[in-house]
This record gives sequence, structure tokens and C-alpha cells, in this order.
Amino acid sequence: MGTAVDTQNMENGRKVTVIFVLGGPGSGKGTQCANIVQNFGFTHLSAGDLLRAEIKSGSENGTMIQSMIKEGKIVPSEVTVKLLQLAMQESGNDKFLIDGFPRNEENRETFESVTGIEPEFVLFFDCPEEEMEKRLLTRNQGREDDNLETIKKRFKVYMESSLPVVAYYSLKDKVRKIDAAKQAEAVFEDVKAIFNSTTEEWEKVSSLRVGRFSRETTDAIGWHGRLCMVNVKGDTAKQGAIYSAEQDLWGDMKEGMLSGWRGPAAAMDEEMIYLVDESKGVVRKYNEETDGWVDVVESDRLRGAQQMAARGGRLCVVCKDGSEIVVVDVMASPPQMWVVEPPQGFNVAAVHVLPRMSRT
Ligand SMILES: Nc1ncnc2c1ncn2[C@@H]1O[C@H](COP(=O)(O)OP(=O)(O)OP(=O)(O)O)[C@@H](O)[C@H]1O
Ligand SMILES: Nc1ccn([C@H]2C[C@H](O)[C@@H](COP(=O)(O)O)O2)c(=O)n1
Repeated sequence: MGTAVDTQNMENGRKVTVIFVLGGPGSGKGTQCANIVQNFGFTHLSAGDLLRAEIKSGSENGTMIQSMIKEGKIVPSEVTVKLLQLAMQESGNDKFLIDGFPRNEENRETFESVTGIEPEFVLFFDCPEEEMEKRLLTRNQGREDDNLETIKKRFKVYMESSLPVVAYYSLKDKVRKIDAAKQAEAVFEDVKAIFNSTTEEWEKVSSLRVGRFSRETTDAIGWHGRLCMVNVKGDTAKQGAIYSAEQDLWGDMKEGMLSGWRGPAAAMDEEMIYLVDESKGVVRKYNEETDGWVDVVESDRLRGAQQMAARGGRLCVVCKDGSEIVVVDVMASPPQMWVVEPPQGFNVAAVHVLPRMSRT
């Protein structure tokens, strides 16, 4: 049997992240891309800059590109896509901001079919035309297309051809819209919020010492900013370790906590660990001061408990091979218990309690 390989978003054997940056001419795409590069390590590829460089290089397409830009028209997609692809290959980076592209549906389809790359999201700078016009007329970078006649044509092409691309990605829930009429610094604050929330990555923490665990982990529970892990539940000898997120350090689990860990466990709001002693059917809670487990309630129904979740003062315990969930209200005095059965013909595979589960 072959191994499945994810070939999507691969460029030259590398997995790449692409963000399209769209918005009207003068909406501030280039200005904000420079900020993103500084702060988030992306490589900025401006389709317009690549086309202008192609004109300067004296390539055979140069004259055609120049006259199209002067007319505010969109250069044929295969030319632009080839330039973008080359720039990505030459870059050592794997994260790209592609600015001013795709400008129309043909750009989008050609890029997708040639590269096989889907954007992570589309950063869309929304700005009124009068503001964009004012900015372009005062840009002063000697661009041939920054004159009123060409600007009007570029606006028309933007409305007719580029906005449908934004609509396409909007349907795929990929558009992150920015109010680009604000001051550049305020716009970047909004841009940062988007990048901070969407580019979070898994970070490697210090590794569990080799040999600390001889068997697979069976429970891992978040408790007071720590992660408590054990590898066997019942009465057999087991191993336990505690990871402190603050110190990025692993330590041994206290003797009492480990020896009493005799069944599925869960932490209530990360504050209090409860477990069910699966052989006796007893719910217990952990007392850190005495390093011991305190009985809460006992029931035959809880014997053989397999897994549990805790929230809102209640424990949901999967029992009888998944054919019932025993709910224990540990805040009630004395604790209350009732059974929830899955629909006929179904068994419980996993249990989670949603935040909306309230006590009222
Ligand atoms: N938020 C802003 N407020 C005022 N001026 C801005 C703002 N952002 C950028 N500018 C200025 O507006 C002009 C156009 O900005 P920029 O070149 O970044 O736009 P663009 O969207 O990349 O344009 P184009 O698509 O034509 O390349 C520049 O002179 C820039 O300094
Ligand atoms: N995908 C693209 C991007 C740009 N062009 C041409 C036509 C634009 O008016 C011009 C300037 O682009 P900008 O620097 O404003 O992004 O470049 C194109 O044909 N296709």
C-alpha cells in the first residue's frame, strides 16, 4: 500500500504558504506588505513590480506589458504567473504575500492550475475611490500609470474584474477585510491582528525524558497550567509525569496522585481533578495538600468507567462500553447522578462538554 502524500501547496518540493493581497489601486497594499514582511517574515511579491521589472529587463514581452499597463489593462495570465512562479522558486522563503494578484478570474484559474497552490487567505484592503485617487495622484514614484486618465481605467478594471475574485474567495470564507481608509499605522494594527490570529503555529516544548514512560500515555490532563500525564489507569504499576507550561519543564508526578490514579480522570475548569476508580465505581477528587484522593460518591453504575469529561460542576462518565453516559453533579450536596443514553444503535466514542452546558 502506498503512502498518501499531500501535494497541495507544494512549490519545488517545498510546502508553501501563500496570502493574496487585494484591493483597489492606491488602497495601500504595497505599504502594508512592507510592514508585514518586517513583522511576520513573509516575502513580498508584487505582480505589478515583477511586470515593471520585466519591461526594464528588455524582455520580448516588455513592449506588450508596457502598453497594457499604460492602458490600465491586465497582462495575460501566463506571463504574470510565470514571473510569480519564478520569483517563488528563486526565494529561499516558504511564505509569500502575493500583492495585486489575482486581478481577474483568468489570473486566479491560471495560477491555481499551473501551481496547484490555494491561498491561506485573501487580505482585502477596502478603500473609497476618492481616497485611492488622491493617494495615487500624490504618490510621486514616477509611475507611468499614476495619471488621472489611466487611474480611471484601472478603477474600472478593478470594479469589473478584480472584485469578482474577492467575491469568489469570500464564498470560500477566505477573505479578511481591512478598512484601508484609516491612517497607515491604524491599518497596520488591524493587519497585525489578522496575522497574529491566523498564523499561530505549534511550538515544540522540551521533550519528555526518554525512559520516563515505558508505555503509551492513557491520560493527559490540564491542571493549574500544568499537564498531568499517566500511562496506566487501573491497579497495575504505572508511571506519571507533570509538565509545567510556565517553566517548560517535566517533573515526576507526586506519589499519592500517581498511585490513586485508578481510572479515567478530568479536570474541572483546570482547577480540580476528578477521577473514577474504575474497579470500585468511586468518584474521587485530588487534594494537593495531602497528596491524596478524597471520595466524592460511589455507584455500581460507574464500575468499568472508560473516559470522562468535566465542566460546569458536572462529570460525564462513559460507562458500559459506551452504551451510557453517567452524569454526576458534584456541586450538588449530596452529589446527584443520572444516566444519558446515546440514540439506539449508537455507542459513545468520546465525550466532551460544551461551554453552553449550564447548571440552570
Ligand atoms: N493608509 C494610508 N493613508 C494615506 N496614505 C497612504 C496609506 N497607505 C498608503 N498610502 C500612500 O498611498 C500611496 C499608494 O500606496 P501603495 O503604493 O501602498 O498602494 P497600492 O495599493 O500598493 O497601489 P497600487 O495597486 O497602485 O500599486 C503611497 O504614496 C502611500 O504612501
Ligand atoms: N495581476 C496583475 C497585476 C498587475 N498588472 C498590471 C496592470 C496594473 O494596472 C499594473 C500595476 O499594478 P500594481 O502595481 O498597481 O499592482 O500592472 C497585471 O496586468 N496583472
